[in-house]
Amino acid sequence: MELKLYDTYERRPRPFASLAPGHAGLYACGPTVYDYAHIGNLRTYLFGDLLRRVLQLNGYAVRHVVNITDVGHLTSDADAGEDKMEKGSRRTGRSAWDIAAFYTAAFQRDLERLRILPPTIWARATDHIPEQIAFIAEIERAGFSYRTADGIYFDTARLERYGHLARLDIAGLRAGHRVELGDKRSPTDFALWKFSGDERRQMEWDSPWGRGFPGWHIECSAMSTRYLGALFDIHIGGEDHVPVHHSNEIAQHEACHGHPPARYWLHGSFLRLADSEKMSKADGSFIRLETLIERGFDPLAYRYLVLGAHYRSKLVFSWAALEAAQTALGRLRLGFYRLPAGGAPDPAYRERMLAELNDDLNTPRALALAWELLKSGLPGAVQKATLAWLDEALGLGLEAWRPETIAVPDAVLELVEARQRARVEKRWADADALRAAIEAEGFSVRDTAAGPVAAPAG
Ligand SMILES: Nc1ncnc2c1ncn2[C@@H]1O[C@H](COP(=O)(O)OP(=O)(O)OP(=O)(O)O)[C@@H](O)[C@H]1O
Ligand SMILES: [Zn+2]
Repeated sequence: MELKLYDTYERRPRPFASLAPGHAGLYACGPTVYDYAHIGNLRTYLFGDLLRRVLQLNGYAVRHVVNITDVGHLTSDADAGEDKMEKGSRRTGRSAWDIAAFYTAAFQRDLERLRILPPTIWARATDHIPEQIAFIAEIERAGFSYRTADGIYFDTARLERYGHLARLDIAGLRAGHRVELGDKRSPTDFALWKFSGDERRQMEWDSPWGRGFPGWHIECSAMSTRYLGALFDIHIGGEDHVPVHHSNEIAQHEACHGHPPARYWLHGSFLRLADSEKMSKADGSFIRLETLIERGFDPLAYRYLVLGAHYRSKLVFSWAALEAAQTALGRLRLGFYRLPAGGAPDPAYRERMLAELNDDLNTPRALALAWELLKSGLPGAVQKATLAWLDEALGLGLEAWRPETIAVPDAVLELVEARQRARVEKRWADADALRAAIEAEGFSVRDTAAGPVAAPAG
């Protein structure tokens, strides 16, 4: 069955065909590790994980590369402002190297809790400085760069198709540009290498152009080429990468190779908060996965919530929506758990589910089919096997889940029995005292039709 993916470059869904049969190369722009990831960032990595899983379900061996931006991402996309890492260092009082290691580990832990498969290769920008310098030197040799007082810049005017990915209106941008250009020739030109100058930086390197650090876009060009080759299958990221970061990656690549680095470009839509345009690390007020956990949510409830919206449609986060996702996930888990094992997937359902997933990763419709299947009347073992198969794409971990059984200590069970005897014998004062004793042990007792049930209080 044909896999169709919506390609931002061509603005249309296209049948996916890989360069090498049975193999798919996938590059995802990773986080800037100057702070924790917010759940918006995590939506983008859930989208990447879904794409990878669907490729795998279609029989592809996926080589999945994710970079870690630990240098060179400035607070402004216009090459002004300071390095986010140096800023993070000042905020925390720790070195830029320390916070890079700390927030990388925190990010990887978030991915694990969301059951996002680890990439084949993690590529850290600061581990690939020579590759970045070599890439810039190639751009320079091809005649696409110029030098200013503060760095080496890419000359976007040299490329006829600059900004094609974003359908940028270059003439309009140039005419309407009121902001100080500095020494840049055009507002769309961007830094390949920035000089340290008089600034004292924690992260800086020698280069043929002077001591400094790489611009943000060059790392992805250098590392994707190193690990996936000069032309690979799919490049992904959040929708904000279309007009600047990915447009610039493409420009760098075209200067050296005469074509974009990837054959398909996919972009995930942002998660938004009801009352704001976007969720940003930069403004300091954001919701982390940890925030959800502290409020009693299972991280996979967030995964379920994200799967309930198509990756290219807007998703507005609310606590009520997360609550509903947690309830639905709970029902799905329990439904799955109660089904008997030992069956094989139902071919008709499997085909319909794959058709939805292969239709540009339509998870809302695939989830709807999961619920339909549970009411289908098919043998339980067949339902279970079909859901387990689907879950390879959804990644909800249905097979690993077990209902929580909370052990009630014997001493508490004895108090519960004593209270029950007191109630049968209508010794109400004793029963009340025993209830207080149970509560003092940190448990509560509830009287049900099947008898009293003790559970941890709270
Ligand atoms: N609200 C959001 N929803 C979905 N994805 C997002 C959101 N914000 C950022 N992303 C994506 O998260 C990924 C990591 O982004 P990055 O670490 O550079 O942080 P950022 O949140 O964009 O930073 P900042 O808020 O400082 O601009 C990128 O692919 C980006 O497109
Ligand atoms: Zn990138």
